Amino acid sequence: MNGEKIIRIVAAVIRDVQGRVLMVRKRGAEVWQQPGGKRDADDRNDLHTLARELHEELGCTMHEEGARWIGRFSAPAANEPGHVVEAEVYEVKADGPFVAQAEIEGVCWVDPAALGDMPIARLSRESILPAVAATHVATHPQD
Ligand SMILES: Nc1nc2c([nH]c(=O)n2[C@H]2C[C@H](O)[C@@H](COP(=O)(O)OP(=O)(O)OP(=O)(O)O)O2)c(=O)[nH]1
Repeated sequence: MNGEKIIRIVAAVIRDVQGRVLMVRKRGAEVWQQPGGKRDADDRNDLHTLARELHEELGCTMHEEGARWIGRFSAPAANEPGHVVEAEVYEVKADGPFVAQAEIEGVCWVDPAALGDMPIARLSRESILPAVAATHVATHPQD
């Protein structure tokens, strides 16, 4: 082992009808990343963590039904040098509006297949968004 500390989080992929993915930027951070965060001792499971974090960060209501586990990914942590982030990632549906609050300063939607040179955390740029870009987008709005 190389002595790096692991930060375990649960992260969300929320897509709009065009397949764009919601990203957030924390106060003081330069890069965009997925909404989500660390588990609390009181959380029942990953989806409970995610629903709590999404409500805190964006004021939205997540639906546990229909959540789809995308995978477990890791990368150097965006905001904590010397740490590795390990994320359980779920695609979920949530009712907006999505409004930046708490420690979140910005919200945007990105096309996972056309990121350009936007500053995006490595976990998202190298793992999560490529995995999402490879998946089919639902064509029925109510899917
Ligand atoms: N939430 C989230 N964190 C990420 C992503 N990519 C990435 O490198 N990280 C890093 C940023 C932080 O260094 C760490 C997660 O900490 P966090 O600050 O989001 O978690 P949290 O809200 O529960 O933390 P805290 O404020 O209670 O300390 O993982 C990502 O896509 N989503």
